[in-house]
Amino acid sequence: MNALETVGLGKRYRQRWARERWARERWAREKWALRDAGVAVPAGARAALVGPNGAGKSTLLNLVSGLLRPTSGRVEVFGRPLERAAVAFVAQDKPLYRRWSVDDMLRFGAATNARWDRAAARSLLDGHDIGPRERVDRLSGGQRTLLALALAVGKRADLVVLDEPLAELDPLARVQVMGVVRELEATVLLSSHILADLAGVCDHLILLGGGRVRLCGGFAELLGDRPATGLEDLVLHHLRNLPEEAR
Ligand SMILES: Nc1ncnc2c1ncn2[C@@H]1O[C@H](COP(=O)(O)OP(=O)(O)OP(=O)(O)O)[C@@H](O)[C@H]1O
Repeated sequence: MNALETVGLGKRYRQRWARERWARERWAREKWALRDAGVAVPAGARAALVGPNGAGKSTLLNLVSGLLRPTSGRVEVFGRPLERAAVAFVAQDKPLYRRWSVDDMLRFGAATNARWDRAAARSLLDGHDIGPRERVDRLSGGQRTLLALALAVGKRADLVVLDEPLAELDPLARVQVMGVVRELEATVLLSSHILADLAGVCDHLILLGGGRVRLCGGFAELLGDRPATGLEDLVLHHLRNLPEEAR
């Protein structure tokens, strides 16, 4: 069964612009950030979402998390129309309350999620020596990512969506975060530009370019008769072959 399936999914943004900041006259133009996207992620997969800057990765992740409304198409999670409670989304800027303690964040998780599992969230944090009284603004970037992941684990979502969880993390923190991602019970979809860190953990690939899905499938299937070719080579090969306007 597929944990995630999108059919003809598209998002068009309306962008306002003016030639000068103080100009009275403003124009609006519309831009398709994602067009006719059909992706399928099997239950239990660790799916890597990759593509050049501006390819539409964050837009796709926001759509499958229910934070953005599609302009066209639909999203299904485990064969049912998308429900926000089924998906845990860890956004790029890890929206945590900086002046709160770790325990305050867990209490917030309990208050806002019907299926909250405090023990699971706490166990992830204990495993990385993140104490309940530590203040969010005193945590390192890696610890903040782990706290955001603990909140996703506590939510007991069936699908965990992570937008660039490795950005700005040092190599050790990246290994820790990917170790947690590997062990998550949920299906995972994560975007990243750091291909080497995805290779050992992910088993599924979605490649976007210019707002279109260019590749989607399991590694084994995509590598076909060239199993020695790694994820990085596969992605780089396809990025080099993207049409000029999609790079
Ligand atoms: N709120 C918005 N309003 C207007 N245009 C937007 C908005 N958000 C994104 N876009 C545009 O949609 C396109 C896709 O953006 P998106 O952030 O999804 O790409 P991305 O692949 O996540 O990029 P990056 O790797 O740089 O984070 C870009 O051209 C961007 O400028």
